[in-house]
Amino acid sequence: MPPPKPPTSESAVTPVPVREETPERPMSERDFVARLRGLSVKYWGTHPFHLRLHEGSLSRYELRMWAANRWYYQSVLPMKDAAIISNCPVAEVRRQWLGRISYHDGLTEGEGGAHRWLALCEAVGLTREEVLDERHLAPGVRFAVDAYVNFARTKPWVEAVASGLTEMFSGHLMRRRVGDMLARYPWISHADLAYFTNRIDAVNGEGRETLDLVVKYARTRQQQETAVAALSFKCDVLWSMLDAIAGLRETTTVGAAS
Ligand SMILES: O=C(O)c1cc(C(=O)O)c2c(n1)C(=O)C(=O)c1cc(C(=O)O)[nH]c1-2
Repeated sequence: MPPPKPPTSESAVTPVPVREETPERPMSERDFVARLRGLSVKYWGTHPFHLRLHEGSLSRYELRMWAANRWYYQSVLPMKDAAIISNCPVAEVRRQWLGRISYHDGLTEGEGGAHRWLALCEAVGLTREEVLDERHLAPGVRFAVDAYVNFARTKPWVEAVASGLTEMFSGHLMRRRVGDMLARYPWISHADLAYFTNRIDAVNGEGRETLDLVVKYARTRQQQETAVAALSFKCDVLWSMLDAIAGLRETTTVGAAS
């Protein structure tokens, strides 16, 4: 038998063929929805500041800061939703999404979700002026909320829609909030909480609609994974807002009365 041939220079440099990566199969609808719902553990319902809000241990100052800072979130939602619409080529989705803008802005001045949030701010002792001039706004809240709007402006529309899926978790929390706030802060009336009482059914409906859209349009495994990541990002946005609000101290806030 002849001795084995020494390797030629050609065979020495021929790369080992790389096996083509096969894309991971999409999750079943059931598994995908379970992954999304599983993120409820990161939702701000269990943030220590919310737990204190619900157990009735926030001072009037803390309640005012919560309302004034959340105003910033409420006030940018229509811009976030308009960004989603501007990035979406599907007429059916744009039509469906449009109602969110008019819900918050109202169809005329003096109505809509934003107006009801301002009424809540006044009920907890803030003037409209000190809410609108953002003097109480914590830098961390501004960063977190701006990051949310920027996400909607720059990411593919399905991801931006998926980031709004926190609404799936919020109906239940809002319902509890109304009961707990009425029981624990007797100076707050049912009418003062109109933002939440009006929002509960709307948010439950929107949460279901949004989930249907995400399941329909996130088809590949990659799209499903980015949708899960988008919802996780949004949970971080909300959590960071409450971290920043919890860090506010009465002495450091301009214009805070006792
Ligand atoms: O009171 C709450 O706990 C709560 C949570 C969330 C949420 O989870 O993002 C929203 C709202 N409220 C809300 O009122 C609202 O309009 C809303 C819009 C969105 C969104 O991401 O588009 N989230 C929420």
